[in-house]
Amino acid sequence: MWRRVASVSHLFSHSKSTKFNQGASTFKIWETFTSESEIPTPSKGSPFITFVLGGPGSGKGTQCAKIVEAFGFTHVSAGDLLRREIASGSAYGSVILSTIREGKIVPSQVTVELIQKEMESNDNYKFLIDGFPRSEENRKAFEQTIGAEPDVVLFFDCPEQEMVKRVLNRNQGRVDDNIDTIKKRLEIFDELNWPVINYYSQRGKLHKINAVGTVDEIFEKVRPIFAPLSK
Ligand SMILES: Nc1ncnc2c1ncn2[C@@H]1O[C@H](COP(=O)(O)OP(=O)(O)OP(=O)(O)O)[C@@H](O)[C@H]1O
Ligand SMILES: Nc1ccn([C@@H]2O[C@H](COP(=O)(O)O)[C@@H](O)[C@H]2O)c(=O)n1
Ligand SMILES: [Mg+2]
Repeated sequence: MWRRVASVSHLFSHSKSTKFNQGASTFKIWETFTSESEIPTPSKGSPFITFVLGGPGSGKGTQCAKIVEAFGFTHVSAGDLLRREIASGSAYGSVILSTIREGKIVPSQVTVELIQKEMESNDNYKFLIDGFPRSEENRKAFEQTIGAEPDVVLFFDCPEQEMVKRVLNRNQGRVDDNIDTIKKRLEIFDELNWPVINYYSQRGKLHKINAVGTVDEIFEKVRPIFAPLSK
């Protein structure tokens, strides 16, 4: 577990300072990341973080399962953590449930705390953080609490009509898989997620993937991004 070695924020603080706090050399590092074919080399001493973005039903969770299998990441789904919190009967459960039903965003402090706990309790150093950050508030809360930026950001770009079709066919009993909530989730995505996508695009970290096609066809677009990593 990360906790046994050192606190996660300590490890992340280190990675943050090497990426942001070294004056002129920092810019050289970022320039090398602007190429869509390059990703930073992971090291077992610090976490390697991939944020996975995309609208509701764009296929984030489906592709995460493939990435886990091929490249040995640990999948941390923000939505799954929130649903687990509801199921556990925690004090936050009812407010999380009503927020999810309304397709809105749970306060960042709650979600970041759940993500942090999940990462701290895991031995792996390669993390796929799925469905996060959903807003600039999410993004800033992660940076402040964890003290790190992602190494890679995937964005599954999918037409709305296709996302709606997939969500309505999902059949997993989710309280938000109904047409009314999907409409709200799409509105929230447009309003709050695009600024995050643009932020990472400007920093040269964004890998935009056309999420139309079969699961395998889409994964063949994802695979080259992580090809430099060994399992
Ligand atoms: N390429 C694809 N073609 C057709 N169906 C797909 C494809 N990828 C995923 N699906 C299906 O679409 C549904 C939504 O996929 P998934 O749960 O991976 O999306 P998601 O982006 O994680 O959505 P959410 O944000 O709502 O959690 C699932 O039923 C999944 O099996
Ligand atoms: N960062 C996040 C992620 C999710 N939520 C809430 O959970 C719902 C389901 O999320 P999925 O990723 O599983 O689709 C989402 O609509 C939000 O209500 C959140 O608040 N913050
Ligand atoms: Mg999902």
